Amino acid sequence: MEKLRDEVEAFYKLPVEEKLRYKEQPGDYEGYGGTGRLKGRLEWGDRFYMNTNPIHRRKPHLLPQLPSSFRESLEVYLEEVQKLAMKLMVLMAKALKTEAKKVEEMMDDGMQSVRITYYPPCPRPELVVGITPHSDASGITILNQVNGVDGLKIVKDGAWLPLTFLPHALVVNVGDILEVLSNGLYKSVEHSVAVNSEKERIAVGFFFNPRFDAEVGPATDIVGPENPAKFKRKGMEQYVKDYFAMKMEGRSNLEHMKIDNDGCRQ
Ligand SMILES: O=C(O)CCC(=O)C(=O)O
Ligand SMILES: [Fe+2]
Repeated sequence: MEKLRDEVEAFYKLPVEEKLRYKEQPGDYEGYGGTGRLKGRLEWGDRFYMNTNPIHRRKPHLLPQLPSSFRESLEVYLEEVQKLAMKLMVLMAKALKTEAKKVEEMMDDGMQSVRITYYPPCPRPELVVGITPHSDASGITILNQVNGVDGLKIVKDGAWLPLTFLPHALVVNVGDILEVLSNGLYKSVEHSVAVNSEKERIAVGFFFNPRFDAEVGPATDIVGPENPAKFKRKGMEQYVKDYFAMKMEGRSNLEHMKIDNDGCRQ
């Protein structure tokens, strides 16, 4: 984890021309991107988002072209964190009393991605956000606050709650897909990041998702007359496409999966 921190720090210190080799291309959502603007508040951070699995979906100009020591430490990290994510998903499936094997199959060699974000210090932090409030579209997300600077905040009981990470701890967020899978039992968490006026912050988020040929929907063995499905079913490929066509905003991205309250299924 220390190696990854050093590599990420070194990457963000590279001259901008170097980083622009990985620039987000128009119409693509992967690559190195700057700040966006939403509802008038500037997002204060440099981000690098890319798909890391399945391997054949890696964009040739992104991960394979990273400086080799960065790429190597990232690959080692990804290898470990995906094992951890699978263990956690299986435990969650058991807790949900759904067939753990099915969940394991659904997540095996699934879509995995990372977002590496560098939040520089901001002299007027109250005027900006680190990242627009959102929930992750993922099954689960494993967040690593690599340089130990806090900033993550979540919505709990309707109010924003700043989090303090224990040193070297990873934070696991429930994403929208786990909410859907659990038919609403686990809620995906709305979160955002506050930036610091003095310290830079670096975070690596790992998003663990089903396979592209899997179906996203409530686990079939937990829904029934007693527990009617609250969400639609959609192929993972379509789910991802629909997600990236939307703007990031709170938990609204989950709306497209909801079944209307009148009980009509689409
Ligand atoms: O910087 C963080 O801790 C969170 C970033 C985040 O929410 C994301 O990349 O989806
Ligand atoms: Fe997030």
